[in-house]
Amino acid sequence: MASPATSIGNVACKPSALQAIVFEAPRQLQILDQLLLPFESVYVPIRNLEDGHRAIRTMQVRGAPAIAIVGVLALVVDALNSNRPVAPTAVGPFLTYIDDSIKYLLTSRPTAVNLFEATNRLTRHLENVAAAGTDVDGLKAALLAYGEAMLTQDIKDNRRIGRYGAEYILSGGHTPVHDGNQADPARSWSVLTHCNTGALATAGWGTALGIIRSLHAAVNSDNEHGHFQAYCTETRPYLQGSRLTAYELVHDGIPATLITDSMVSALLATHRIDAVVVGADRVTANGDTANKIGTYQLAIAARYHGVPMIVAAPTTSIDLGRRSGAEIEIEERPQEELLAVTGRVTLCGTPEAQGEEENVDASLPATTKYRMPLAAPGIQAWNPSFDVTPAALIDAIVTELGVVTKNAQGEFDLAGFIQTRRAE
Ligand SMILES: CSC[C@H]1O[C@H](OP(=O)(O)O)[C@H](O)[C@@H]1O
Repeated sequence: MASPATSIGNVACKPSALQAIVFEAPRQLQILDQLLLPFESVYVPIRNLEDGHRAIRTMQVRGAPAIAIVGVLALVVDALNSNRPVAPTAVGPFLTYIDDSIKYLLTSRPTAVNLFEATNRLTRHLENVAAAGTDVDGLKAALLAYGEAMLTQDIKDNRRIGRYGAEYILSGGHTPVHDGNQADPARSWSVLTHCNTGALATAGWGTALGIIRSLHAAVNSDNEHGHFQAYCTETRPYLQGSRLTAYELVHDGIPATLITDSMVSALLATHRIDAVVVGADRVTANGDTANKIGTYQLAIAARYHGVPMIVAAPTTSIDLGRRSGAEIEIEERPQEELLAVTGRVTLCGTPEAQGEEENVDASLPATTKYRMPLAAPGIQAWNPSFDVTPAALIDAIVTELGVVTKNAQGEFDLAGFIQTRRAE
C-alpha cells in the first residue's frame, strides 16, 4: 500500500498516507484515488481541467474543502500547461477562459459550496489584478499564488477548528451526558462522527475529524488517566467512514470503534457519547446544514438522547447567500453506487498474495477489478448524497473564527458572528 515517491517543492519526498492532494508548483498536481483506499494507495495525475472535473465527479477526490482546492489547482495546471497551451495570451480572452473554465468545473458536483465560494473569490481577485494593469503572465502568477494559498490556509483553518471544537467540548460548553463529573479531567471522553471529514477531505488535519484529533491530543496530554474514544459510522453507500475515517483514525493511533449507520441510536442510548461531531458541505445563513446523507437522522437521534450535535464548518463552507436549507440543491448520485461495491482485489493465486511461494499462477493479474452486487437484480435505488439538518437540531457550529452558538431567540446569527470576528 506504499504511496509512490514524489517530489514536493523540488524536495524528493513521499506524501503521507493521508495526503489527499500533492501539488508541486507550478504544474504537477496529483490526487490520492480515494475510490481505492484503504487497500490501495494510488496517486493520479491531474493534468488539466477535464482530469480535475472527472476526479471530483467520480469522487476519486471528495470532501467539500478538497473539492474546492483540487478544482482551483486543476485550473492552475490547465492555465500554466506549457505542453498544450490552452490559455489565451491576451488579458481579456484569458479572463473569459477563466470564467468558462469555472463554469465547467462547477458542473462536477452541486451541493458543497466551497468550490463555488473559492472560484467566486478567484474571479474577483483576477479582475482586480487585471484592473491594476497586469499582463497574462501576471494573471497566471496571481492564479498560481491563489491556488497555493488555498492549501496552506485550509490547514490553518482546520487546526483552529480543531482547537476551538476541542475546547468547547472539554469546557462543558454543552450538557454532558456522562454520569461523570464534567470537572474531572480524568474522565473518559467519547465522540461519534459521520462520513469522512479528515485529512482525506481537506488539505490536512480535517474539520470534524480535526476536532477529534485535537480532542484526543488534549485528553491524552492533560493527564494519563484520561481516555478518548472515537466512534465512526460506515456511511453507506460510498463508505467514507469504514474506508476513510477508520483508515485515518487507525493511522493516527486514535482509539476508535466502527459502527453501522443503523447502530447510531442504540449507541447513543448507552449514554457513553459526549457529542456528535460532523462536517458540512453547505451551511446556510440560518444554520441549516447540508452534509452527508444520514446526518439528519443522526441529529434527530442525538436530540432525542440529549447528546450535543456539533457541526464543524470553515467559513468557506458557509453560504450566507442562501437563507435556509430549502434552497440547497441535493446531489443525487448513480443508483449503481448503492446497488454494488466495486474496487480491485489481489487474487489469491498471484505472487503478491502468496509472497515467495512457488505454487503461484504468475499468469494471473496482480489485481483485478471487481463488481460485487449487493441488491436483488432489477430493484431501483434512491441515492441522495446529502441531506439537510435543520438548525433547530444543531447545538453549535465550529468555525476557524470560533464557536457559533444560538442567541436568545434560539437562532444562529452566522453573518453577525463572522462580521464581528473578522473585524476584531
Ligand atoms: C470536510 S468534508 C465535508 C463533507 O464532504 C463529504 O461529502 P463527500 O464525501 O460526498 O464529498 C461529507 O459530507 C463531509 O461531511
